[in-house]
Amino acid sequence: MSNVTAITGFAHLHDLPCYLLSFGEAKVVVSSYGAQVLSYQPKPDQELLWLSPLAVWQQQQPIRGGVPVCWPWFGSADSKLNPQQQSLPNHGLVRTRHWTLQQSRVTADYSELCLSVQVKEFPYQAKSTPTNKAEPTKTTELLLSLRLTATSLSINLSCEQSLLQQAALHSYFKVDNLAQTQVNGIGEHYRDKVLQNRLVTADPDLRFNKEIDRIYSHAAAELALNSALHQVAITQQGFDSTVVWNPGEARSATIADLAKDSYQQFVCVESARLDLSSEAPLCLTQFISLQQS
Ligand SMILES: O=P(O)(O)OC[C@H]1O[C@H](O)[C@H](O)[C@@H](O)[C@@H]1O
Repeated sequence: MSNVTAITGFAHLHDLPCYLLSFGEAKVVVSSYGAQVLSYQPKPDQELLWLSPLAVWQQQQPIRGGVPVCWPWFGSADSKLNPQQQSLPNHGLVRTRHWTLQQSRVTADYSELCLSVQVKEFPYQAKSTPTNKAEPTKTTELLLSLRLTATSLSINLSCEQSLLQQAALHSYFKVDNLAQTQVNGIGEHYRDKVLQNRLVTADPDLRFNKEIDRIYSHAAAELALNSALHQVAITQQGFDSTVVWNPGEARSATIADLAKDSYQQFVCVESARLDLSSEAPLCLTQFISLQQS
């Protein structure tokens, strides 16, 4: 039996083209729109990810929830990536693109699949003109590979091309009671986006009692997300920053695809590469595994 099935629709997104990846009892659903993982259940009825009941798709609207792929920039594009100050979408170009299934396989230890997208229209790549000898804009391939074992999911985003690029795996984790939720071991120093990027030092165990939008540039590779619902281990590779986001009540009310109390049901722990000082190829991974429920 194949370990990958093409399905149409997930949750209330009835017409969304998706793939179901399975390994034993473990299941993952990934949308081909945005290559966005929408659901990860290591066991039946044990959902680790959160999808907004008000999420929509199509018409350049990214899906709110799951694991959005941010690339080749994170947030609003840095001026290095947007030299002409164009109006560009938040979090890059690929959340609203249709990706293609490139390969899948199953072994005794895991199932995996790989989706790809080709991107040409970078706002910051030189185009050749009669006076400018730069190479014509090349097509760049971005790959998202998922490997599902009996106990973990690994999500890998890669681009072999040397290129100025930022990236993030912007995971929305499902939690039960925000007041009892913590991210442990993340580190003490962060830039606070709520306080105009001020550098802040705080308790290494992060709690959620207000709007949180933080960039930890020296985060540990191994984090623990503890909530009343479960304990999840998050391990990161190829990252230089970890972003933690929860909009809190007031900010949440300004976001159309979040219901009134939705902010109480998720926290985002995002493995990111944000440094723009090198053009190294990209290989960014987030491993997710349920420790206890
Ligand atoms: O609304 P989105 O474009 O999906 O962005 C949602 C959030 O993503 C990240 O966590 C950023 O740090 C936040 O500043 C942003 O609000």
